[in-house]
Amino acid sequence: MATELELVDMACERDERVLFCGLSYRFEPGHVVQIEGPNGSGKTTLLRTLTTLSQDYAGELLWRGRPLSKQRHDYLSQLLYLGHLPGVKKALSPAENLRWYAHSRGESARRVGTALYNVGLAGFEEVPCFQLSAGQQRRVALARLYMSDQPETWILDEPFTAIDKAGVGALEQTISHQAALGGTVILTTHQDLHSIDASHINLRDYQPMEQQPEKQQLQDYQAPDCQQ
Ligand SMILES: Nc1ncnc2c1ncn2[C@@H]1O[C@H](COP(=O)(O)OP(=O)(O)OP(=O)(O)O)[C@@H](O)[C@H]1O
Repeated sequence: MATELELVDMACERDERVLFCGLSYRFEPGHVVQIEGPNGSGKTTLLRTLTTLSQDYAGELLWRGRPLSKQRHDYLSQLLYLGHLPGVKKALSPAENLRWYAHSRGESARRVGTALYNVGLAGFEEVPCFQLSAGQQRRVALARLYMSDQPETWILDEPFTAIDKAGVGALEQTISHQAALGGTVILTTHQDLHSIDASHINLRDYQPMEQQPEKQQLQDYQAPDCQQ
């Protein structure tokens, strides 16, 4: 299969501070990639860049071998992005939210019931979302992962937030299933992944040298003279 998404020498800065630079990476179909790094290292910034929500970067972003900016519509039509916030309309019910989501993508709403069942929201389909707990609202957002069985690009920012243990296990399975379908899953999480076979990008490795205290120390380190 061809490389789906590719970063070439990417750099991002915010408030005149370089978050990461020199980042080149090929996201291959069928792979799960976990973006790692300490708080504030730029994980969300990178994910937003991959969704095209942020276009403030240097370097190249390619999709299927061509500049992504020239095929944004096709790219976005197969992209599923879950950001930090649930992105759920609270006045609507879970079923209405999912029907709206399907409609906005020009897709069928026939999987709405199954999707809500899969995230443990059977019985809550028609309850307004403002009456649901934080974890249940997060589950409404996660139900989008069950609306299609096509290979897609999934970009998931902290998808396990507010999800209980059983939900985390089910979500890990869903992510692995999408990879098995030939999709590409790129995610951030501060938790360990238990059952997902993921590759890793650690943004700490792409910080400018002056922001890497331990590397700087290593560079400045003088080996002791051992020839006595
Ligand atoms: N719109 C913005 N304007 C200015 N600075 C921003 C903006 N968005 C992010 N930043 C800054 O960029 C840096 C990286 O933020 P980002 O949210 O990408 O980090 P992160 O690695 O996802 O952090 P966390 O693990 O805490 O979620 C932070 O220092 C943040 O203050």
